[in-house]
Amino acid sequence: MNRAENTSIFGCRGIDISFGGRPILKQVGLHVDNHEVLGLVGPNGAGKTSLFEVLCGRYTPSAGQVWLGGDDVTQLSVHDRARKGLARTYQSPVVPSAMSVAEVFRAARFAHRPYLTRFDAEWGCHLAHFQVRWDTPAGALDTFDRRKLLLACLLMRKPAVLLLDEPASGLINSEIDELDLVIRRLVDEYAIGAILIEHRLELLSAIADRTVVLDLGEVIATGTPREVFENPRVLAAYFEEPAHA
Ligand SMILES: Nc1ncnc2c1ncn2[C@@H]1O[C@H](COP(=O)(O)OP(=O)(O)OP(=O)(O)O)[C@@H](O)[C@H]1O
Repeated sequence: MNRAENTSIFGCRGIDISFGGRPILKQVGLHVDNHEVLGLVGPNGAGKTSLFEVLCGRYTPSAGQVWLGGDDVTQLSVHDRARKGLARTYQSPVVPSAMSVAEVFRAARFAHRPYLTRFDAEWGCHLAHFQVRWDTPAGALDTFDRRKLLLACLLMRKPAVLLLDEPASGLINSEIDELDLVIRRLVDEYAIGAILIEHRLELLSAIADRTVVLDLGEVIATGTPREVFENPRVLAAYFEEPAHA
């Protein structure tokens, strides 16, 4: 473990994964600290979501390690990683449409051991800025409130690390600004580490402390958003046609 890995709360190193013999991630490593937002960017098909699947335990890498809070969690299931403080959101905010908000919170509370209280759910709402009446059908919520509801369900578990897969997708600018505030506050005040996938470089400068750029399954740059956006390799990955096109 190098020094940065040693002090970080969560990360991975040397991750390889292939599908149908095709390498999708090649020796990928990253880490995030408490109080830090790490942006994970890259063009379509770069491997960002596949990396999240490895980090949360849904995909098993053929090589490499994932650690959380100093422990090697590479062999742990999704549930065991969640129990140790890893929380993940998905690109599409899918909610159980037939349930009311109150029923969603109830299900989320009783899915946790020990059971969470109504106070925990209210705390999650507070942190996620979710201000909708609890008798509202979840299916009637707009995209932003769906995202906030799902985030509130995660936050009531008091996670140590958040993996957010394109949280700004489908939101208008004012909603993205509010979401950035929510994430920033969680990271600054509650010592959470967050890794956030976003393929729009410009959105990351507002929120990310540090950025990792993936292209064709490899890390091609790391640094502040400004540093990576000026990196010729990153510009080429985003704006140049592939040589075989
Ligand atoms: N389960 C799978 N089986 C086969 N190929 C897969 C699977 N999941 C992902 N891939 C392939 O892996 C590559 C990386 O996909 P991935 O979704 O991780 O990229 P991404 O950076 O998240 O892309 P996007 O920004 O478009 O969501 C793509 O070529 C994709 O087709």
